[in-house]
Amino acid sequence: MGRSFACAGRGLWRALRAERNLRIHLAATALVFSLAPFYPFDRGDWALLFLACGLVWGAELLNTAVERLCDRVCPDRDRAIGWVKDAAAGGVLACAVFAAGAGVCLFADPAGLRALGAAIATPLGAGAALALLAALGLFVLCGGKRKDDKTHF
Ligand SMILES: Nc1ncnc2c1ncn2[C@@H]1O[C@H](COP(=O)(O)OP(=O)(O)OP(=O)(O)O)[C@@H](O)[C@H]1O
Repeated sequence: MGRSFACAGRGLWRALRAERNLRIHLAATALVFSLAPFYPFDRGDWALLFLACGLVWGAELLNTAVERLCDRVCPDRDRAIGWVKDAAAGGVLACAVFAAGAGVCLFADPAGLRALGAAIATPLGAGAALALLAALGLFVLCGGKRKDDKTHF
């Protein structure tokens, strides 16, 4: 059991280091959960947030695995491989679009928008928002493995 978790954690870590798209999803998740406390969400809303983020994460990780497997078994251009990769990428897109739809429904709440606006209007709030955005941007752009890192394929 512990070993399975260790393998899964290692896979997650390697994928995060290798795939910028996954780091974008992590940054978006961090942003969503930083904004959420300003909204009057009930338990169902929180559950929806967790589900939507988990759905996109799961789809992106499976897409990454499919891409790596395809590249391993067939390094050359191949019609069938292209089809498989396109379908996997389409799966991520579908999950992301529907998760974004859920996000718009949740975050368009006027009371939450007012609370968020009031927080950002203070110097401390504006500074914290800018610092968060800068940290997430840095993580997405610079959090990947170096080109010469050969610890995984
Ligand atoms: N071996 C191949 N044979 C045919 N088409 C391919 C092949 N490799 C990639 N493609 C085409 O290029 C697209 C992008 O594939 P690639 O493996 O570069 O993914 P990617 O751009 O790294 O995707 P992501 O941004 O999700 O990581 C595929 O969806 C597919 O249409």
